[in-house]
Amino acid sequence: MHGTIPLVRTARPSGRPFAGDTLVVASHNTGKVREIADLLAPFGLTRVVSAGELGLPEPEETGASFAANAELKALAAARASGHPALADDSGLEVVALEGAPGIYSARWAGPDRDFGRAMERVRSELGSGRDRRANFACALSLAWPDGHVDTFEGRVYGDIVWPPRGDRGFGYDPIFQPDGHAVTFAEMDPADKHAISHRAEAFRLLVAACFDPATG
Ligand SMILES: O=P(O)(O)OP(=O)(O)OP(=O)(O)OC[C@H]1O[C@@H](n2cnc3c(O)ncnc32)[C@H](O)[C@@H]1O
Ligand SMILES: [Mg+2]
Repeated sequence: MHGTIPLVRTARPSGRPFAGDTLVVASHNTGKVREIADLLAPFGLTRVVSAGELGLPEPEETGASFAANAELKALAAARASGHPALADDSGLEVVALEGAPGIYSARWAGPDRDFGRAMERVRSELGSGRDRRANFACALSLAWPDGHVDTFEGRVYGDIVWPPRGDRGFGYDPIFQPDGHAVTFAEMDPADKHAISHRAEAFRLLVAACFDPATG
């Protein structure tokens, strides 16, 4: 197994490990790609490349759930590249907004990905309402060029705060304060975010199911 990606296919009868050398991270969001690279780092993958680096197109996110969108992004990248591909679909769900922006979290930032504007929209739609509860959700899908795909989900719960605080992280991190913490995700050390985040939880489930314990 040395020098190969320690991935195994969960639903494949043989459970044979993947013997190629490349895993594609099927995302065009640099903040996400950085976090996924951090999470993958301990697993000694030979080559991890992002969909952006490979010049792969960004598929339209036509799914009605995080899982459906993660699957379509992972499958598109696996089929186009010929390598296994890991996609992430994620977002912020605000209780008083009935789960919005949810799967529309990126779209609330507009075509120029202006998260100042997206966070301002969360604030204005919440108004003076007292229920500030929210969670981030993440679906991670690992797809193979032949169309096999496995999906795992994670969530982290907390509150919306205003004004935004911190300049680390990405997206909605400056207005999300996880339960049990006095700082927002954008004020946290990345390692502390990885200890509790929606993405890290989905990743733990992925590792348990899809990584070969002999090499993980
Ligand atoms: O689809 P890809 O190419 O991966 O990139 P994207 O930015 O469009 O990603 P999504 O479609 O999954 O949209 C999710 C949005 O939710 C937000 N989001 C997800 N995870 C987040 C996190 O850990 N911290 C802050 N915001 C997050 C972020 O703004 C993302 O743009
Ligand atoms: Mg997207």
